Amino acid sequence: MPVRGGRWEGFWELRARQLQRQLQAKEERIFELETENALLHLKLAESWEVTRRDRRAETHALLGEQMPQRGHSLSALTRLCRAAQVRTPWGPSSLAGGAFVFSRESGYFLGSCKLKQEMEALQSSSRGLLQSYQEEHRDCLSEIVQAIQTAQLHREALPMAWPAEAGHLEQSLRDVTERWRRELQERRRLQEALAELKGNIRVHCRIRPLLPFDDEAQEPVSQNSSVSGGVVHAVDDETVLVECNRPGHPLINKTYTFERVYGPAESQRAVFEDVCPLLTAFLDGYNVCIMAYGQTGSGKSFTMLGPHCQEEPALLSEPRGDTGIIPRVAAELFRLISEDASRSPELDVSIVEVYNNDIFDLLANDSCRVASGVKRQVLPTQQGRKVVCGLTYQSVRSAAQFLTLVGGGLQLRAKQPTAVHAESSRSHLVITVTLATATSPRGRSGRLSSPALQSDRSASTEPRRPGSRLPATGRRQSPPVPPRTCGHRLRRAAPDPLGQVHATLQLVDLAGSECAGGDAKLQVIVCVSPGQRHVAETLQSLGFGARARQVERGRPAPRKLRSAPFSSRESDGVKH
Ligand SMILES: Nc1ncnc2c1ncn2[C@@H]1O[C@H](COP(=O)(O)OP(=O)(O)OP(=O)(O)O)[C@@H](O)[C@H]1O
Repeated sequence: MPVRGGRWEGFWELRARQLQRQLQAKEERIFELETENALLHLKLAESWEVTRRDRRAETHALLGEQMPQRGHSLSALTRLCRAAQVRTPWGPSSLAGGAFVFSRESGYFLGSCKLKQEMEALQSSSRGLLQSYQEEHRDCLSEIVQAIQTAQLHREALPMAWPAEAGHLEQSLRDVTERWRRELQERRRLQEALAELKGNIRVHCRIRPLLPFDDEAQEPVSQNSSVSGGVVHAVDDETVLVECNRPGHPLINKTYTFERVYGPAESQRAVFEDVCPLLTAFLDGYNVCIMAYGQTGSGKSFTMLGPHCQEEPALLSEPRGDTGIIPRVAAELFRLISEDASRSPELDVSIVEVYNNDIFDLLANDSCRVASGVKRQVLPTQQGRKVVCGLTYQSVRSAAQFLTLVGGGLQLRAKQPTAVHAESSRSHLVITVTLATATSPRGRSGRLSSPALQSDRSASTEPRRPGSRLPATGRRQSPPVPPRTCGHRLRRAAPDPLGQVHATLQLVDLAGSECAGGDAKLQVIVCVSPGQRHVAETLQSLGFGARARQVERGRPAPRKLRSAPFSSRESDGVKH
């Protein structure tokens, strides 16, 4: 058995192909047996018909042979009877005595002895005929009965053999399918392990369903608009096919492979289930980034947040069918935390919008203490990194709190109808959750904002970015822990280096390259539209995803709590 990465892949692909061939052979065998069964039924019906016809012909022939003899016997008998009725001059007693009889036809007197012999001969001949007729009839009947019995046996034997064979085939089909499924799982696990070792970016691809607006700008291909435009297909759960052979369009036939491909019918839940393990990694201290990438209208916001409502995406702390990744992450994070009391981490949230190359802090209040999306500066640090200065962090203790913050931030996010859809978000949204394990109540109280924070708040009087919505007044009132800002975090008293971890989780909608530079576990969900109209952008997005998969960044490491207060905040900021 192969022992290393590349050979594993080849081996499992070969094995999967073998199993598929076996599966096909079994299916062909079932088909052959069914055909054979149908032919046997036909033959049976034919032989019935032939037997019936033969027997009828034989009987007719027999009767035809016997008729003249019977006629002959009857006329002889008639003659005899008439002769017997003739009265002799010596009276009837002479007949009774058996001496002579007079034959009217012949006009002669016949000797009684001869007549008796003739009669006996006739009687015995007719008895013989009757007997042979009966025997023939009996033989014929028994042959017919035998033929019927044989046919019945055939009929009974066939269905008895067929279900047994079909059952056997079904069982082996089930076995093969199960083996194939297990091997597929194993292959995926090995691929995951390989990606983990190499530090590859995991790239998933999601093809959204065709929607009414997909056909708006399309030339009419068919009357039925719901099936007119699909050129992007999920071949299986790892392969995307872009296939276009329409007249007037360039010929395209390209496949792309990703860690996971979601077809148009796949649910939000299925997408989230593949994200879920990253949350455990985050709580274990790994930096994690989950981002949606793709052209406008391809389903990034739907994937990350859920469907658009009147004002904002539905952000419910109890996930529903269409709920996107971010609300599900909120619910799952706090569920995991509640399951393990020993962890009791502290979570802070920042929400940043990148719009026209400007950065807006969507949790900051302006000078009137109204949340309005305050512009922030990006500054280089001594270590050569860039951080967003003055960014607001809000402590959260429940999914509901988290989602209230996200909902508020989304209200400030720039939106503008595009040629594709009316609810297009025109900016990058980066939600960062920072995790630090709690040490003690004293440790926690030590995290309250410093006097420097106040000066930082005064820095939030910068202008709102153009295009933002009206401020949502009363959006946040006296948060449980006052917001903290980068560069002003208090040093913790003697953190326990064994138990404490410090990590960030970034959830990014409409991402560019903001998050692909660090040692995080990265999951990119490439969203694509299935329509012909978007095929150029789709190819571009799939190409981006394929290239991202090739990036090897080394194995990500869990983060230990750092003692230097400023450097720890650096990793929390949005990098450019
Ligand atoms: N998987 C899906 N199932 C059903 N509807 C979807 C799906 N993906 C996207 N949509 C719908 O398609 C439309 C566009 O999706 P969405 O707003 O998520 O696109 P986007 O990529 O975020 O666009 P933009 O970049 O312009 O904001 C929305 O009406 C959304 O509800």
